[in-house]
Amino acid sequence: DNQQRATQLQNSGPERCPLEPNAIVSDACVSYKALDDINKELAPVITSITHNTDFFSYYRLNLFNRACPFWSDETAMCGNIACAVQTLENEEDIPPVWRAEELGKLEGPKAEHPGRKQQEEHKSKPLMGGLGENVGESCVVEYDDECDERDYCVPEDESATGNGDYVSLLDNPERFTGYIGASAQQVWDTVYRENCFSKGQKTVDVGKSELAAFDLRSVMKEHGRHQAATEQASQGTVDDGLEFDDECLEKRAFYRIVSGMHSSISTHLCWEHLNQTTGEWGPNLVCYEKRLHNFPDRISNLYFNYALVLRTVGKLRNHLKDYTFCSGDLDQDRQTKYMVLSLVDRIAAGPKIFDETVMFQDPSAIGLKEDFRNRFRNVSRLMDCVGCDKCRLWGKLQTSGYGTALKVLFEFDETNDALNPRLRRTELVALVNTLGRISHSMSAIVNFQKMVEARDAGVPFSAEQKRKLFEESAQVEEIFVDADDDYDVDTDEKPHNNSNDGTWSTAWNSETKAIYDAFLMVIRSWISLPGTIYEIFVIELSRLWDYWIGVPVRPRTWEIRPFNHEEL
Ligand SMILES: Cc1cc2nc3c(=O)[nH]c(=O)nc-3n(C[C@H](O)[C@H](O)[C@H](O)COP(=O)(O)OP(=O)(O)OC[C@H]3O[C@@H](n4cnc5c(N)ncnc54)[C@H](O)[C@@H]3O)c2cc1C
Repeated sequence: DNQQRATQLQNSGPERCPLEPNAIVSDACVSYKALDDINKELAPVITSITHNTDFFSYYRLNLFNRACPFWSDETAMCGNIACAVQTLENEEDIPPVWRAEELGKLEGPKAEHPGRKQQEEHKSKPLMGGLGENVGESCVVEYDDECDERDYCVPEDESATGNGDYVSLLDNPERFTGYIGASAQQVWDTVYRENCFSKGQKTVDVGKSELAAFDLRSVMKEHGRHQAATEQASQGTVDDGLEFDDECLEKRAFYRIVSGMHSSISTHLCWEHLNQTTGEWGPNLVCYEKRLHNFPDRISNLYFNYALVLRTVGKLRNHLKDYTFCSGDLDQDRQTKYMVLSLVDRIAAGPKIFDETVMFQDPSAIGLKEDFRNRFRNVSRLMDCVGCDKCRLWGKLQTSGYGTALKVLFEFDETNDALNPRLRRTELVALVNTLGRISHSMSAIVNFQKMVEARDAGVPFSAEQKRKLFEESAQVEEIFVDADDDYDVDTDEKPHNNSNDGTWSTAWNSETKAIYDAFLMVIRSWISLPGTIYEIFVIELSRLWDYWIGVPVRPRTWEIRPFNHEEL
């Protein structure tokens, strides 16, 4: 029975099937090893897209304006930061800057999206400024309420108070925040409740009008039973050692998507964990073993999601060829397009990894698809109940990313792009960043595996080795396209880098540009010097204060170092 199989799986040591490289990921058509190999090749391109382009590193969302639609304000008190903070052990011993409240705060500049009236006024001319730092808004002015019923996640226009803020994803990395306790537990429990498909019973899309009729608290009562059922259902054996109960593929896929997303979040908070003794960020092996290593099904679901999202991005090949990437900087837009097309081309050249055409084929599955979509919308609304800003940001982005993936997989015709619904910028940004999150999680799990193997072999990684691994994983390779390049984005012609063609004029241009950049850099650093000195003074004063009142002194966050070329 399930229980017995689950126990066997838990006890079968390092050979546990999902971590066996050549096993096939169930419900996908590819092995774990093949996905790891694909990820090794694609990860630098994906990271470069998400880290080096304005288009993909700023995200617009309604982070603060929406109330949690599922439980009352009173209950939501348990969903706010203060509640989670209380549950953190020895909170009082931790310097304020390390507390959950601080760790969960958003960083960096934010800018509001122009309202509809402004959008109308400026529809024909590009807007200037207002989008974080150095980000134009020429192409991001879009009508959010032009969503259609094919969407799998919540259209941003549901908010009565505008179209949200722009947030820098680079300034707010997904990592440990200390958000734990009743609030986080309640959100996850409710997410898994949405997986409770039952015959003849449909989930309503909890839109504004239906809210009153849909009382999730009554559903919550069944939570304990469901939790046991979903865990059992995910621990059995098929091709990769995981067998699911007699569920149809669609229902199983729903569970795997949310569980895989949960795994990715857990991986990030374990990989970039705060060592509260040293104040350093880095991998926490105990956290990984407790949340992932001992649950092969969770790792398998992450790989399943990689196959699904990668197939989605590959499916957008024709759509993206005609896509206009506008950040307000033409050179950067060309680079963005080049990188994105290079990614989709590589995916297309790879093996078939996921076959969405086998889903929702049965005539009886028409209702199931609607049910599936409504449940997914409810999961995305649940993200408004997350009581930590940073966690909500990444939770919303990823549910939107998976929602977009499902829309593209099940509503897009790859061969006739004219029939496809328009992909909004926020959808594309969410999709590609979600792929980036999964890809990064897979690389982190490979590294965690190395640590586990070394530890089991009696030669555990030293702190220095862990730090090195962590730093290497944070490096972003820049895939460069020269600004003067006459890359034709419309013909998808591969750009050539002029700085390497060896001509005298190119060398001259490149040297002149380097001198000009260096000059600007010096001037900028002179201008910012008084501010920098003041900042150092405040930091050192705070550290002195910590020392004086007897709490652990917070780490020094500034350094004097020689000039770095990349800063140009
Ligand atoms: C949307 C969202 C985003 C979050 N983002 C962050 C973040 O960025 N940083 C941060 O530090 N914390 C974040 N959190 C909190 C974090 O996910 C955990 O809830 C918290 O660390 C408490 O962990 P836990 O050990 O109690 O188990 P949880 O991770 O809360 O899991 C609850 C239960 O779900 C089951 N479960 C766990 N993982 C899986 C899985 N992969 N598949 C199926 N079932 C599973 C287990 O039964 C577990 O007991 C987020 C929470 C939510 C809801």
